[in-house]
Amino acid sequence: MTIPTSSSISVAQARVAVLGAGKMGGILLQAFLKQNILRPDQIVATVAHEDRALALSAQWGVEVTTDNLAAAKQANVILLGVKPFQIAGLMEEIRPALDGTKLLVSFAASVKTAAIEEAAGMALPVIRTMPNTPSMLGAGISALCSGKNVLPEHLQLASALFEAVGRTVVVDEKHMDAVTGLSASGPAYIYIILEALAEAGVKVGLPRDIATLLAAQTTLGAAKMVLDTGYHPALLKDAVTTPAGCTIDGILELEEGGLRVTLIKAVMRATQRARELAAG
Ligand SMILES: NC(=O)C1=CN([C@@H]2O[C@H](COP(=O)(O)OP(=O)(O)OC[C@H]3O[C@@H](n4cnc5c(N)ncnc54)[C@H](O)[C@@H]3O)[C@@H](O)[C@H]2O)C=CC1
Ligand SMILES: O=C(O)[C@@H]1CCC=N1
Repeated sequence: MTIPTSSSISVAQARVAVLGAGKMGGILLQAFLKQNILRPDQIVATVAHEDRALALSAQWGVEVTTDNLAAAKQANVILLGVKPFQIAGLMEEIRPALDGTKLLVSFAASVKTAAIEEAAGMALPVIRTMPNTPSMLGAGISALCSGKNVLPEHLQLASALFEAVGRTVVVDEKHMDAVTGLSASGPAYIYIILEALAEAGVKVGLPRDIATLLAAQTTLGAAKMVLDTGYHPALLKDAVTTPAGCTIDGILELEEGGLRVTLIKAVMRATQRARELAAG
């Protein structure tokens, strides 16, 4: 079967292999299907174990295998979704399927486009992305950056896939580890904040389900205010904070507790770790 090369295809003609369809790959794959960006016959996925492949194939309604090489052979867009330290081994496995026309899109943290190009042993387009788990609901954000052989058409194709699961930003590759520490790890920080706010609600007497709803919808609403109004968060905070009111007392506690410094340090630490991950 001849398959169109990645620089000449539209999303409708893409044959996508998701190699390493774990938590993030599975979320992307299911979101591509749910958002009708890809049909089931356009997707093949791989996982490490045969029994899991069978179960996921039945669950997702797409071909799932443990054979990375066979999956890569039938695809013109290959998503690399294994753990960062496994990328080199995966590239070794699929190298015979690569011919310089296939588009590689890695969403592994830490691994540079140059490392993937080198492992491929040929000039081929490599795009690095960093999505996050809210992609499951079409509410993700993915940053994309291009390797040296990427044409505008390749970036357009990859952007179209990731726009289907949320917003996208194109960044210089030097920012990818910072993106990882902020928006890819970020949902975990927000869940902790949400959980803590809900606990706080319980402490001041609210039923847990109501406290969780209040915390989650408040987080969603505040984020939407920042995104939709374009106002600086400080301005929006000031509008909540009545002089001598109650909010300023809450803010005093947050500042004393060092919330800002803690969050800054969290992103710094995660970014630092993202710089190291590819080494294993
Ligand atoms: N979980 C997240 O929120 C995000 C994860 N990532 C990146 O996604 C990648 C995967 O992370 P997770 O999905 O969290 O981990 P995971 O462990 O859920 O997924 C890894 C998948 O790779 C499969 N796998 C392992 N060896 C394989 C092999 N040789 N051939 C085929 N499949 C193989 C496993 O079966 C598993 O399904 C990582 O590189 C991570 O940096 C990127 C952004 C966000
Ligand atoms: O924790 C991790 O390493 C992955 C990458 C960013 C989010 N999860």
